[in-house]
Amino acid sequence: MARPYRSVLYIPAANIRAMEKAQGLAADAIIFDLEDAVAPGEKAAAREALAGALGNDYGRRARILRINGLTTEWGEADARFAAGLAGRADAVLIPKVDCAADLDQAAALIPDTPLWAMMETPLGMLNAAEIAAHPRLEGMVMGTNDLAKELNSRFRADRLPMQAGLGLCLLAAKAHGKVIVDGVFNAFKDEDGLRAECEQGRDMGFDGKTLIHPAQLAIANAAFAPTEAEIELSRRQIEAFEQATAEGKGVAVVDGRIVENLHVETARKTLDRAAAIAAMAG
Ligand SMILES: CC(C)(COP(=O)(O)OP(=O)(O)OC[C@H]1O[C@@H](n2cnc3c(N)ncnc32)[C@H](O)[C@@H]1OP(=O)(O)O)[C@@H](O)C(=O)NCCC(=O)NCCSC(=O)C[C@H](O)C(=O)O
Ligand SMILES: [Mg+2]
Repeated sequence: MARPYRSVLYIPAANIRAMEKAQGLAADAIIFDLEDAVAPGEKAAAREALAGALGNDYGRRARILRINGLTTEWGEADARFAAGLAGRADAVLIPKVDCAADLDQAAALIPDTPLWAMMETPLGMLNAAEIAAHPRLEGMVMGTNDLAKELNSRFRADRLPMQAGLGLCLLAAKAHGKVIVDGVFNAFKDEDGLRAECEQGRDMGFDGKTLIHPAQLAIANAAFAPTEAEIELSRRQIEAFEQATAEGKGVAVVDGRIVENLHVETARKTLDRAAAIAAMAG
């Protein structure tokens, strides 16, 4: 992972104040939203506000632009806008992607910018593998609100009704080496609820979480970063394995557990992730 995606903050593109504020927020990435966070009558004004805001300095934060779906009345104008940004966005996020052909269509209209896909429809879940395999795709974002609406599922703290969809998308993203971030936690004043959902997402293997409010940033940043204990253990595992290898052994033992080359790969990834996070701060 070249950069971390622990915290991916949605900002309505019509909200000039929030887009300015984001230059100083501890988000790893920003999604400038032209879709659900912008009222139908505000779409053109939001595009204009966003054109101005993309002149701001967002530092190392990834700038992701979410356009409206290409089947909507705003989609094509959004895509033309995205295609004209000349490097001022790092990726364009396509909502409600059902299949790889949806990405072909977006790729033809937006030739030079990496694409990300919102994974939030039942067909998208079933076609996650072909979506993740798309050559222009760099990342996937779970859209758990839309998915819950389509499934007619109920909110549960353990997200049991979401597990099949989350799992399919995770498998697809990991199989094709793509970034994948978890869906939003709507109750933005409920810190304990957010922390629990972040921990669940981290345990499952998500790279980070999409967020809707700055108050959620610190919790996501902490949950998706390697802990000090994980970093320290990774260093000791690498050292012990190198020592074992030098002695002609294929296995080391650290804290009573075996360490093989696959564990060393995980340890190195942990250290790489910690370094990428440190680079964000520096
Ligand atoms: C939820 C909100 C409407 C709350 O806004 P507000 O009442 O203004 O909050 P506060 O007064 O607490 O704000 C405090 C300051 O923080 C700034 N702020 C607020 N939100 C953001 C933000 N997202 N990014 C940056 N800055 C933000 C305010 O401007 C205040 O600043 P200051 O003036 O200096 O005090 C609001 O948070 C909001 O609109 N959130 C984003 C909602 C959104 O983007 N929704 C769409 C994405 S979710 C989705 O679609 C998921 C997916 O598709 C699915 O299907 O699941
Ligand atoms: Mg959605």
